Amino acid sequence: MFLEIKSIEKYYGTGENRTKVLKGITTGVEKGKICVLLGPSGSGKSTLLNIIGGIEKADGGSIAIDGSKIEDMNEKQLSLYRRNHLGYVFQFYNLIPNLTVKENIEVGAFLSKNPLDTDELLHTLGLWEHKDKVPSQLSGGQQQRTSIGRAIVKNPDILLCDEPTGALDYKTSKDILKLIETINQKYGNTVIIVTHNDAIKLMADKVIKLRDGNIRKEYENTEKVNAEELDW
Ligand SMILES: Nc1ncnc2c1ncn2[C@@H]1O[C@H](COP(=O)(O)OP(=O)(O)OP(=O)(O)O)[C@@H](O)[C@H]1O
Repeated sequence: MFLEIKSIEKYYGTGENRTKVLKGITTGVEKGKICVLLGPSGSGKSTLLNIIGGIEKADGGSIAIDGSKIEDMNEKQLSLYRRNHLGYVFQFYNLIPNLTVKENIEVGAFLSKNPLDTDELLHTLGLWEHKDKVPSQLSGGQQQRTSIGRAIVKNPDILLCDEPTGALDYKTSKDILKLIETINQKYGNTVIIVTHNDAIKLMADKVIKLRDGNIRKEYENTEKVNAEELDW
């Protein structure tokens, strides 16, 4: 298994307020697959994504990516690991306001040992004609395309997406999901999408549903559909 998640536990708070928000999550994702992580608000989706991404530390259990265990890494190794292997896309795009689209993407390229060609990527992202604009001159969808570009230009093994369409309207959300699908097919990155939107599960190879810090249900999707066909 490319991404192995074993008995992950996480607590927040101290003393009386100490709460267990992940209660022993064990699962995995094969290389190059799209995995959708669903569950009600507060079920632990973002916490799990952040632990996979090395942004937060688990209090128990282990995460291994292609055999490398995150918990065995020191801060420096972890930072290199994040830089070389992970791309992150957030609901709110976190672009640098005074850099152009192309420059924002180049920030990601600069951090990588083995970046994709930025000009080719700008075409794939549908941003070629907007490459010299700054974020305030872009629509929400174009800003999210830019943030996907910044994450993917490093050609990461895993693309982690936390509510990537949470701030977008229906049509733009579908365009972004189609883009994520295109990128997965073209570059073969493993993709994990955290979402509230149940319809997105249909484009996944694997679906994991969390409730109250546990896996309620998980399955391989044998009848996966193209993002184009999603409706909600
Ligand atoms: N930094 C923190 N300190 C304390 N509690 C936290 C922290 N981050 C998250 N929590 C709590 O942990 C639980 C899981 O949160 P998490 O954000 O992972 O859920 P989620 O499923 O992603 O929710 P949402 O869909 O609303 O984003 C929630 O009860 C939340 O209040």
